[in-house]
Amino acid sequence: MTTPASTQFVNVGERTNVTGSAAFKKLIMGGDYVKAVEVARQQVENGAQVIDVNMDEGLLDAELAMTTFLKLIAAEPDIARVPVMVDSSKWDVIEAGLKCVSGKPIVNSISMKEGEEAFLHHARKCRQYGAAVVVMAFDEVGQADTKDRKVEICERAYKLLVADGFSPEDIIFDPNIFAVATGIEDHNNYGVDFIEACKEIRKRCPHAHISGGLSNLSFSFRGNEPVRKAMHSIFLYHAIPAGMDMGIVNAGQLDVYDTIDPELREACEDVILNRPARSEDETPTERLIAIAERFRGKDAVAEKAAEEWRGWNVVKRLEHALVKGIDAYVVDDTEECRQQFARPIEVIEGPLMDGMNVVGDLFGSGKMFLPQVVKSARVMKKAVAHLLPFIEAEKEAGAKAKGRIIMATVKGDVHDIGKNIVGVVLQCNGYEVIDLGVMVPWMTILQAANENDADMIGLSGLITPSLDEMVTVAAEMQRTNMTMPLLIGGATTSKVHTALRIAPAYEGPVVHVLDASRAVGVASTLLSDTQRDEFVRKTAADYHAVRIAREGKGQNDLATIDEARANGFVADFALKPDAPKQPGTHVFADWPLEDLRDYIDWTPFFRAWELAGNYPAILTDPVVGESASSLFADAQTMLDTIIAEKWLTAKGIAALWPAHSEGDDVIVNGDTRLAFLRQQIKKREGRANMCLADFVAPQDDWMGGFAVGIHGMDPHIARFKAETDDYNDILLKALADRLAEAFAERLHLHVRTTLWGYAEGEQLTNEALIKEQYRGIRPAPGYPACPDHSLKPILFDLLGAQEKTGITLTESFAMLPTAAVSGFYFGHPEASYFGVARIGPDQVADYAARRGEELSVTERWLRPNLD
Ligand SMILES: C[S@@+](CC[C@H](N)C(=O)[O-])C[C@H]1O[C@@H](n2cnc3c(N)ncnc32)[C@H](O)[C@@H]1O
Repeated sequence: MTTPASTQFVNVGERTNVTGSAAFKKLIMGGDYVKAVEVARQQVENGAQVIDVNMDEGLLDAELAMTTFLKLIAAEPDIARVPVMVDSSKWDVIEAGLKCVSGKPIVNSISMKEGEEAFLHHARKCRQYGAAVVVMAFDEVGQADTKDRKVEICERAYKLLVADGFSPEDIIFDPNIFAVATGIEDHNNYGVDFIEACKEIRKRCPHAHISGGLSNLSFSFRGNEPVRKAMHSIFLYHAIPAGMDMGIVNAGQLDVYDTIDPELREACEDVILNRPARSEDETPTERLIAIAERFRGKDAVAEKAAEEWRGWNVVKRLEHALVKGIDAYVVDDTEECRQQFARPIEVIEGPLMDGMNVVGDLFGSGKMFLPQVVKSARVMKKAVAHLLPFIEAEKEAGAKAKGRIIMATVKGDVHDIGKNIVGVVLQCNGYEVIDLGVMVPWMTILQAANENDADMIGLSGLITPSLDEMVTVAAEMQRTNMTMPLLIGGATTSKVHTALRIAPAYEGPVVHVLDASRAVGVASTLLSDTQRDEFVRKTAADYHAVRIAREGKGQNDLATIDEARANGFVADFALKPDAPKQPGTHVFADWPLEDLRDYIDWTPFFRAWELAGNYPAILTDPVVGESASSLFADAQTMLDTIIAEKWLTAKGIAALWPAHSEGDDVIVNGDTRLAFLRQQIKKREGRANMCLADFVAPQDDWMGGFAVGIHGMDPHIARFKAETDDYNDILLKALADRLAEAFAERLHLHVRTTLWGYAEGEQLTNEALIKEQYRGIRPAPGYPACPDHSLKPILFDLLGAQEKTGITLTESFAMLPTAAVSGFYFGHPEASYFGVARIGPDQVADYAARRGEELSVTERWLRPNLD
């Protein structure tokens, strides 16, 4: 046998799946069922013998979409001749789908992940509909990765099903195909594990079938279709004789084994079969990666699309690759260019810089957006990496940068998405960026600036304590008589804070940079002989005006703390929720990521990339739609892999404690005092001066706390860094942040409906959750209602968060891992989010006493509320 097509192998078409195909999803989201049916028809025409239909999309009524689509395809004789695989992670959707399928349906999938009882219950339902079932190799412990686990789980499921009367021919196992050649040693045997498991499952489970989704296998080579195609074909060549007889694979996308280039074939086979290295200095994965680039362009479709620009001269080709972010040929083109120029440095200073200037201009004029710029930077870095050894060999000095900028996230802070984006944008525009990373003490920043003869320093931070740390850096720059400009950026920074607190600490130029798109303008002006002085003078005058305006405001709009308390919020405690159904602490060691995916709020994801607009409308926005859609598609692909390969682990903890209020404090668990702050700004008649303690009754009440974190990012970030792949680095961090927020949302839902249980029948769409239409709140320390970050250690102690979820705090109370959320639960129906805003010295002294803290310490943490 040389080709899978000549066997009994059954191809399952995968294009009618909203989670796998962005095009199909767009049609369904847009209600264009006519075109969606055409996708199914094409699948069948292209040789699919079963079609998989999946409508699992958070913003879609999946049941309705599933039944609508299935009814439509049932009416098309040339589609209806192939069986349908009803695919969903939600049982209701599967059941609704089963009711609409006329021929023999297949259910994708059931598993023992929630134990045997639920498994058998679902299997029996499937049997009632005469459906065959895909059984995932997944049990109470998790997804099977090794051969032994795959075999053990499948055999156990088989025995249960057959004993229950299920016919073995109707059982299709999916023993999980995972990605190989990821660079992680533990993954090297995944291909072998699957193939060997097939043999054993066939022996132990007569008449059952074996299936698998192939696209995961070659995930490391995404974007390189020829190599992916070869890997899939070679994998099937080995897995089919071992017993795999079904697969989710694009039938038109398989090669005939014998016709695959022998060198590529051997390299793929070495990786898939985890064979020993052929030479000492290269593992099979490294070898495949090394040769993969050469095969990238050999795909017929890609070649056709490539034809035109590939025919241009090399300088234009480089520009095109930079503008379009295509890295496939950049090394070859850079090399060709190098041979045409007298010195390698000229390639950088000439064609590459010219190309990046085009990128910079397009970005500057709003015709190109950040995600594409970061992709362009990836191409540039690859080209430069190719040239560097030649430059060093000639002992040439590197390209003359426009300027050298030191960048750092300040001590105590761990967030760096924004800083990394700014760094990439500056590099794209010809600046040299020395990035010191996160949690950088002022001394290191000053030293690096002096030793590298930097032109300016850029500081970044996300949490409010970082504002103070920035003031420290400014003061130290002053003390050591530095004169270089200091740039300030990051989510909580502002022009006002920069003017009020940072600029007065340093006599050199201090400039607040609002977002990445302004960074280049500011840097170039500060380095321009002609524009610098004027700009510095104007900025200083501007900040001076801000200070004057503030002084005029004075303190007179504040009530005293006693007045504020007298005007506190009076909650109706007759409405307070009952005692929790499950009080105490609940630990979630590994919340399934596929469940969290449905709870993601995508709008902030686009904001992180400086794309303005709300999801999902942003995907079709006339200006940024194309950029947003492409970014979104990349995010979905990465999320698929994160989930399939278990890159990340969601660990969380929630607890519900007896509590009562004592003035502005809440006493939790009998002995822990949580001190909260009260609004002091004078209110209009009828508006209360709010404090979170107002939502807890003076006796017999409850409150809660939680912390969630997304662990496991570091090795992947390290890999992206090693590949100078800022795009995927930023993408992964942004996705981990999304998952952390989704987890906080999901856990809050679980608390409301189950653990506390005061909102048992709650039915809110994800949109409604995002709009906070639920009952009760989960304010987070460091946010407006409880701006004091230093409540976090008390919360963490109450929860046992560090021991049980591995989340730690820095000296500024930033959480590690960076993708983490923590907060309090208030269940009272009148509880709402508010902002404490500016407070007076009387409350600060009172609060310090309640906290048992030195006034100076309290003042430091509350600084943002004092200015
Ligand atoms: C930061 S957003 C996160 C949710 C958003 N859907 C997302 O995915 O990014 C909203 C959360 O911030 C916190 N928050 C918002 N406003 C707040 C306030 N005024 N006081 C305290 N916490 C607040 C709450 O924990 C709230 O659930």
